[in-house]
This record gives sequence, C-alpha cells and structure tokens, in this order.
Amino acid sequence: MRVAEIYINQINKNMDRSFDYYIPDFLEPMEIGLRVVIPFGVKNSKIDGLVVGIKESSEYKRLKNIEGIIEDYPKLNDWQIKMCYWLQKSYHCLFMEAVNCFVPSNLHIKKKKENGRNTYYMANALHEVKYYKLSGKYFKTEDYLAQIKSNATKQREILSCLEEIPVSFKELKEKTTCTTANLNILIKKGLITESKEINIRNPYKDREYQYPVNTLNRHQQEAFDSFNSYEKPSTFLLHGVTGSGKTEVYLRYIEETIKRGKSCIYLVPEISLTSQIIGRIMGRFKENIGIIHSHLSDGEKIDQWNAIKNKSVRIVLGARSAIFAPMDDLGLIILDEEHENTFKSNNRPRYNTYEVAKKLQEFHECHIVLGSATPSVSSYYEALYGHVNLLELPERVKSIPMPEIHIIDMKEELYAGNKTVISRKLHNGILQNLKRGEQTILFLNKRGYSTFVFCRNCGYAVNCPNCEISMTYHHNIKQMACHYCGHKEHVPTICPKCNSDKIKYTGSGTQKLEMQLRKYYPQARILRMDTDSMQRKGAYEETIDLFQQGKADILLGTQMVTKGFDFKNVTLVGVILADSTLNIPDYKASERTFQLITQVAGRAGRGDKLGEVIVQTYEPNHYAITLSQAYDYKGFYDQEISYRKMMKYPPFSDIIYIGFTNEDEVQVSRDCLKYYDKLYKLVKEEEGEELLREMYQPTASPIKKINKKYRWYFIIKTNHLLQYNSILNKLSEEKEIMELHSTLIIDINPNNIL
Ligand SMILES: Nc1ncnc2c1ncn2[C@@H]1O[C@H](COP(=O)(O)OP(=O)(O)OP(=O)(O)O)[C@@H](O)[C@H]1O
Ligand SMILES: [Zn+2]
Ligand SMILES: [Zn+2]
Repeated sequence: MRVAEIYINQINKNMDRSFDYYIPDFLEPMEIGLRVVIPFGVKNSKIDGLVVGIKESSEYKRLKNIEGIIEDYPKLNDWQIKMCYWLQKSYHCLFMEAVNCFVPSNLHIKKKKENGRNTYYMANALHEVKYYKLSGKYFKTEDYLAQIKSNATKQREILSCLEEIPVSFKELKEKTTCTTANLNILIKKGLITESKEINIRNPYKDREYQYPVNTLNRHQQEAFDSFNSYEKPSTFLLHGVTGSGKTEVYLRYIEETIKRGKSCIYLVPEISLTSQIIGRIMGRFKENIGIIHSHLSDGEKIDQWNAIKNKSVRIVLGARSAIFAPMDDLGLIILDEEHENTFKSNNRPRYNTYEVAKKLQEFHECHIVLGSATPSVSSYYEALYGHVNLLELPERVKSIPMPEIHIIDMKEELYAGNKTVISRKLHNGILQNLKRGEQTILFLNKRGYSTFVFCRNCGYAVNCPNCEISMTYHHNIKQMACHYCGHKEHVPTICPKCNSDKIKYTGSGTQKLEMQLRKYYPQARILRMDTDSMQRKGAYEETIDLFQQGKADILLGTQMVTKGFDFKNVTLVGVILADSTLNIPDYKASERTFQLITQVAGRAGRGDKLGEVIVQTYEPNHYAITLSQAYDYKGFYDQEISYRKMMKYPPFSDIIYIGFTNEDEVQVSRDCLKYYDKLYKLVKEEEGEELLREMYQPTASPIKKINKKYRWYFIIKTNHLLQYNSILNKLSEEKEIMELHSTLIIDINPNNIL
C-alpha cells in the first residue's frame, strides 16, 4: 500500500507536522489536496485531515489506514498547498491555520454506509441540489418498468413518477418513499440520470442594481490604455484624487480581463463593503459575481467555492480574506483603498494582503492594481523606484473642483470665548447647509461620550481593571466601557481614593457630539455611525441609504464616514479634532492623519455644488495638516519619506514585532527575556553582528495589560527579513521555546505595537 502524508485538522502547535497513513486500495487513486477521515490517537477517534504528500513507503512502522475520502469537499490544488507553506513560514502561523484561509474549517462530517464501506460527506454542502429524470432510453413508462423485477416496489414507484423533465430530490421525496440507494441502482441500470445544480446562497442575487457605463475621460482612458499595453503580469498603482472615477477604471480593467478569459478578485476594506460598491459591480456585471466577507457561514463559503470552481463566478468581490478565493485562472487582483490598514490581518495568519497578491502572481499570470487617493508611503515609494507602474488621475471627473479646506486653530477659538467643540466657522457652515438643504459630514475619531473620567481633587483616573487604560463613558448605557476588552463599570459618584465628589468628565466622543448637535441644531435630522451604533445587522446599509436618499442632514461618525462614499449633496465636511490621530505614538501617525483628512475632505462637493471642508486642530502647522490642506500628496510624501529614511522605518526596513502575553506579570517578562536571549544567541551564531544590531531591547508594552493579560515585547528593525524569518522558524521548533508558558505573537510589519 502507498503512504499519504496528512496534516490533522487541529490548531495545535504540537501537531504542526504531517503524519503518515496507509492508503487502502479502495481509496486509490489517492490525490494530494484531498480531505480524508483518519483514526487518530490512542482512542482512534475519527478526525479529518489534508493529504499533502504521497509516497511509496514510510520510515515509520505500523501505520494506520485512511478510513475514507470526504466527498464534495473542496480539493486543494498544488498552488494552494504551496501558498500554505509560504504563509506558514512567512507569517509564523500553523500550517492548518494557513489551510483554513483557503477552505472552510468547521466541517460537519457525516458518515454513511455504501456497499458495506463507510463513506463521508459534508452536511454543510446541502445546498447542492440533485435532480433526476428518466434516461430517455425507452419511450413509455411501461418499457422502463419492464426492466425491473415486480417485487422491487420502490424502484417501480420512482420510475412511475419520473418523466424526462428533471425533478429535484426533495420533490421526489414528497411523492415517493425513495432513498438515494434506490436511485443509485436505477442510475446503474441506465434507467434514470442524475444531475446536480448548485443553489447559491447569495443574499444580493434578487436585488436590482444598475450602474450605467461612463465614457472614460482623458486621464481614465490613459490609465486604461497603459494597463492594456502590458502583456506580462505587472503591478500598477492607480493614484487618483478623490472623485476622479477610479471605480470606473477598475470596472474596465475587470471587463477587459474577463474578455481575455480570466477571472478577477476585487478587494475593498471590510467597511467599504457597502451597497454602494456592491451595487456598482452587480449593476455592471450581473450574474457572475461572488461576494465574500467574514460574516459568511461555512455553508455559504462552500457554495461560493463551488461556484468559483465551476466558473459560474468569474469576479469575486470581498474584504481581504477574499484574496484566498480558489481561482485557477486568475487574471487580475484589485486592492481598492490600498492604504487601509485592514489589508493587514491582525489574527493568525497575520498576513499582508498585498504580499499575498504578489505571491499569487508567481502562480498565475495576473496583474495587480493598487488604487487610492492617498497611497501608502511604501506603495508610492515602490512606484517611484520599484517594479510598480504609476498611473495617475490628477483631477475629478467632469473637472469638478476639489473642495476648499480651511484650518481652524482651536486654541484661538478658546481665546475668543468659544468653549464648545464646534468652531464658529463650522457652526455657521452647518447652519447655512441646513438652510440650503445640503448635507454635512462630521468626523470625530473617538467613540463613546467622555473619553476620560477623573477626580479633580486627587487626580484619580478611572482605569479598566483588566487593561490599565482609561475607560470611556457611554451615555446610552450610563456606564463606562473599556474599548480594549469590553469591560463595563458604573461611574463612581465619590472618588474611591479621596472620597471627594468632584468627579469630572472630559474629552469628547461621538455620542457626546451627537447630543451637542441635537441641542444646537434641533431642526436637523442627525445620523451617527460608529461601532456602537452599527452593531445591529444591516444598520450600516440602512444609515447609508437614509443619507443617500436625503433623509438626514448631518452624518457624524468615526473613520467609517471617511471612506469611499459618493454622495452628491454633501457640500460641507468637518473634522472635529484632527489631533486625535496625530498624537498616537506610532511612526505612521502623520501618514494616517494625512490620509484621513484627505479622504474625508474628498466626500465634499462631488456633485454640481461646490464643497467646503473645515479641519479643527490644536496643531495647525503640522505638515500632515498643512499639506492635506494644499492637496499636496507629493509634498507630503517627500517629507514623510525623508523622515522614514532617517529613522529607518518602512519602506527602508521591515519591523518584526515579537510579543508575549500572560496573566502572570513576572512570567511574561521572564519568557520574553528568555526568548530574546535564545534568539540573540542564534542570530550571533548564524548571522553575526550586522543582524544583531537590528534587535531592540525587550520591554513592557505601552499598554501594559489587556484583558487581564500582561504584555511584553521587543522589535527588530531589519533589512534581512528572510534571514530573520528562517531563524525565527527554527527557534519555534526548539523544545524550550515550545514549552514557554506565555502566548507568543510574531507579527511582521504590524498595524500597531501598542
Ligand atoms: N468618465 C466619467 N464621466 C462622468 N462621471 C464619471 C466618470 N467616471 C466616473 N464618474 C462618476 O464620478 C463619480 C466619482 O467616481 P468614483 O466614486 O469612482 O471616484 P473615486 O476615484 O473612487 O473616488 P474616491 O477615492 O473618493 O472614492 C461617480 O459618481 C462616478 O459614477
Ligand atoms: Zn480623588
Ligand atoms: Zn479593558
């Protein structure tokens, strides 16, 4: 018997290797990529696994046999298995965690007996519907009946009720008492035929969408022609100002790719998966679209998988996880709003979607298009000096002017006696807009009500007991909540430390802003959009629809309101406090601030009417603010890139974050230091001084504790990522490291290290 190498479907670092099993003859020809059921452990419990290799013999003795193959389970192709190994090694995850990116992991495996053998199938994949009809061999029902014994009552029953028009199994079941076994016998005898049809569970299928074709303007045409002139798989950065019609260009790229007989993946940040983008793409391409996001059930994922595999889906639209769609003939990957940090995964595997796309390019002849009004500094750098082709849309469609941006120094507001969070200019703007019936978007990067509750007498601040970070007061629940762990607490009326009753609330979040707006502008219809108000399913789409239809005057919210919206009647945008992103201790804080201001400003004046933007800040001279005011992307890029170069931040290095968490404060520091020492030794032995200099000392994390777990970390700022990755992989196989009590997190170029 031949031998199969099998990874067990379990997320367990001690099982992160393959196990050998015999392939019984009845399961030949076995293939790599199939899902099988095997006995495992002393109890021989049945468990499923993935075949990753097949060989003639094994170095181990007394192997167990594979029990069966799971029918209907998506088979992994060669390139997908290679991708899994690459993900495992590059992002330090378990092999099975990588596999789970490609296929649904929660299998409801069912067993059935067939010809005396166990066979397995998946209960989730029930939405594949089977149809039966008479085979067409004979003319009359009597002729069919003549082929079988008179005592085979069930078979006779089936034949009597079938015709040459297919009937679903469900319908057949209602009329007869047939079983699949009865049907299979009839199929074998050639009397009936079976066909399968996938009933795709697509919630968007029945909605009517339209997005008429726009004739490309000169810049769009150039971007389109340039893309078309590349034969070999290439990467592009489409840098187009807000409202320049990037979507239209993407849709043309897709159309072209489909024409060439290839398939497309269109990725957007999770939050932008709104009816707006879905409507545009469905409106243009109708049926052959699959929509993948993190809220799909496993059954729905399998449906999508099958539809992609049998080519009834040619375009996949989705958030970052859709990059793993099983397209064998991929021709194009689009990353819309490529600067968004949601393209980096914060869970294992902690992959970067763009890097995954580049890896896919090695297996498929596909183009990659990155698009943004505010490209990440790293992507733009690549476009200037690397292998990325820069395409530019420097103006808005129909030459609509960019809205004018005003900077308001909030210190001056205070001197002038204005103690509210709304400057006089913004106030007048809102009033005027209400009068004219035009819409306003207000952006504040903090949710909740008051962001800081403290005692004015002794300075005691209310912190989360689990996280050692200040809690935010939420007015709707009249409680304080921790934004890291969700812990809730009543606000003390008396200071627990000094018994004074001088408890003060400061700092303003979206909830408080909403209450203030309702007070100042009682006539206004106001909508709030943040993670608190968007918890209910469908709330997001509803809010956007209401605003789109003009049923509200003001939309206020967190980052959610800054992205991608194309509302023609918005003429005023206010940034309540630009500083909130600027003061985060992160090397990307300026970049993030520039992007947020530019993006939210870009929501104004997209129709016939002129737009205006008011940015409130305490740091009116910061370059991220002045250069966004001037719409000077290139100027911002130049300033930022020289700072990155001086500090050796990406793109001039990669940052490897190595963190530990543990409920025990002493243990976590000990484990972190131990790991650091081991790594230090290994790097010294294998690589030498140059790499050692790239390691920074371990320390407690800026947020010392989250969710009751203490945190320590160190970083490596490196130009030798590949060497480090292989050393880290080696280290994680060492017994001492595997036995550390603390949880280890390795994150390459993380979104943040707080
Ligand atoms: N060639 C064109 N002629 C006229 N209108 C166009 C053309 N191309 C696109 N549009 C329209 O212009 C508007 C803005 O386009 P789109 O939303 O694609 O901009 P964008 O570049 O993606 O902007 P943002 O980065 O702000 O999301 C849309 O309403 C779109 O239908
Ligand atoms: Zn006090
Ligand atoms: Zn907490």
